[in-house]
Amino acid sequence: MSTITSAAATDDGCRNHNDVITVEHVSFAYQHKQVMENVSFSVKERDFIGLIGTNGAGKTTLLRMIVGLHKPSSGQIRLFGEPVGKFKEWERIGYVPQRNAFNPQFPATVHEVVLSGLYGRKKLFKRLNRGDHTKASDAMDAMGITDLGEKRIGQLSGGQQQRVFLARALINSPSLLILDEPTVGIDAETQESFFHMIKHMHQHHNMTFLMVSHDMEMIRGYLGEEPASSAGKLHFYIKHSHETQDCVESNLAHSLKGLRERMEGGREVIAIGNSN
Ligand SMILES: Nc1ncnc2c1ncn2[C@@H]1O[C@H](COP(=O)(O)OP(=O)(O)OP(=O)(O)O)[C@@H](O)[C@H]1O
Repeated sequence: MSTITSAAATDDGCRNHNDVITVEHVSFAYQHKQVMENVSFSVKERDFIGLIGTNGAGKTTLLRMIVGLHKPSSGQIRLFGEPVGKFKEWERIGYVPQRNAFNPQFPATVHEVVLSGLYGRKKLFKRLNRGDHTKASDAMDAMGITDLGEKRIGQLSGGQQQRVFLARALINSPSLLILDEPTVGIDAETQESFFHMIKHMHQHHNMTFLMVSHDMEMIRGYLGEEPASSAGKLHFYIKHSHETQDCVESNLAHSLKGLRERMEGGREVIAIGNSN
């Protein structure tokens, strides 16, 4: 039985407008190097935010603060209304860091990397049960990487690794997916199908997205020509939840697997520029 589902629909047909991320007057410096000053923005349920900025603008730093890996020098960040420092429900968040943050020599199999997505920050030594393995199988199946399960992660191509990290991020059926330049170093065709999958998740499931990307074609095609707001060198492109259709599908693994099969069978038109 598939166990990966999208977050529960709300009473109003998953058009809930609660804040998922709130960034209030945040500044940050590495030692004495000021990276950002007084940045504020909020992300509501089912929004899709594309974060754009020049190299060194602070995009990765901002994402790392949001997932609690850096502490702001001043200001506050809240996740689902809770200050990050007190936030405990990390399984609600899927984070795909930049690929260059990953050591290709890391001696883990694909199956192990995907399973590691189940561990919250304090559950490192939790024993795995059958349900955990089913979740991993579902996530790998959804991403089309089942056959790669016993391969070392470092042996895979960039596109295959990207699917592994996405499967890892999806294993807990997160309601917020944070992606840091997910398609860097990946060929154009693989990039296109990756974005098609991301767009499908946004349109059909109760998920919120924050994605850093340098791919202006994808960003403008899906989120509009102009940024909705800017803070210093950071620019936020937004597709609000009210611009998307109702999320009709609840079983994420099943729906992604179906999408993948339709794409591989050539029956799904990949139209990234289509703003629907
Ligand atoms: N651990 C660190 N210690 C000191 N400075 C850092 C550290 N990490 C990043 N920086 C600096 O902080 C600034 C912001 O870096 P960050 O990686 O957040 O930028 P970015 O917008 O994600 O860039 P890119 O588009 O190149 O990925 C850069 O000038 C970078 O050199």
